[in-house]
Amino acid sequence: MINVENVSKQYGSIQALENIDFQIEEGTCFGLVGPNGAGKSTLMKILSGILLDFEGDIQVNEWKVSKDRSKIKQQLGYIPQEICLEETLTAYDNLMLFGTLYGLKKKELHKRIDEVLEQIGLVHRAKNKVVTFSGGMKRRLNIGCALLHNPSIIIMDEPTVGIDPQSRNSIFSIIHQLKEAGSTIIYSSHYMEEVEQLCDSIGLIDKGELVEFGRMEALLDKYAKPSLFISGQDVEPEMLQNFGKVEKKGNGYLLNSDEPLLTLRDLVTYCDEHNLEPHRLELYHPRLEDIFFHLTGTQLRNA
Ligand SMILES: Nc1ncnc2c1ncn2[C@@H]1O[C@H](COP(=O)(O)OP(=O)(O)OP(=O)(O)O)[C@@H](O)[C@H]1O
Repeated sequence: MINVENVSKQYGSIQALENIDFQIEEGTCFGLVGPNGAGKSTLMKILSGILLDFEGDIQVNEWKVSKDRSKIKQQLGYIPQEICLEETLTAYDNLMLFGTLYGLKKKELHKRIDEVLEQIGLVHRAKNKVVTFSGGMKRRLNIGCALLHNPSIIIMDEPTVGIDPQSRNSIFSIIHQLKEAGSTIIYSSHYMEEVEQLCDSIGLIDKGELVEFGRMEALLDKYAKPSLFISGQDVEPEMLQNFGKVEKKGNGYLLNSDEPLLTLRDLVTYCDEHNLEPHRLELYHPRLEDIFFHLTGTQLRNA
């Protein structure tokens, strides 16, 4: 169990984090979601023991970050947002370098490097210099470097930023493997779809404050009431107002009603009677993105 207790962080006059409290259960994947500048990296650096100057405390199992940092560090693998590799060395030699820093002995180190290369799908490029790698391959190697000492908690700060879909899928499969092996994963992103797909629980962060946190299904149950989506050339908001609260969404309108199925039936009748032919008329199940907007008024994609 990881317990984040009342964590705040200020950079000069900037309040990067304010009174953050949440818990992460062992063996689960926790997603920290928020727009650029929300405070994700700052929180990830505090969790990983890199940033020490903060208020509050973090407890990992029986240890507190404030007192037992070295014990906690042995359990942690931190994958920073910035790629941190020596480009003039081969993938193998980069792994050697990081493994040595983690204090792995020669025999164990070679064994772990072989296992990690397999895990990140880079066995065939082990002897190539990193400078010849694509962005996605560098990201995978960056992840591999943090896994050598077999950490039970893995912290990933936006590991899929700026990479191609194939490398993204490959990173997802690494995360699935880690989950299956029982690791606890803390994953930050501003891509809601990724977090919905990967994480068991989430924290939504905006302007340094945790606006909501909990298990994914519980949050979707709490906020994600279905509504109706309707679009079409001759669909005007005025004609929808009698059916519920109307909201513009993309090229159509969302219609919030307490009884979406009944409203759907009434709308079909209305369209028939008025010779309207909507392009789309369907039930709409809100996503995490909509919940974030509902709670903060901020659209993540545009943030
Ligand atoms: N070293 C620093 N010195 C001063 N201000 C900082 C520093 N690092 C971060 N900040 C500020 O703290 C706030 C939170 O930044 P942080 O990098 O934690 O956000 P983030 O959610 O990770 O953003 P991004 O998704 O862009 O990486 C921002 O206002 C940022 O400008």
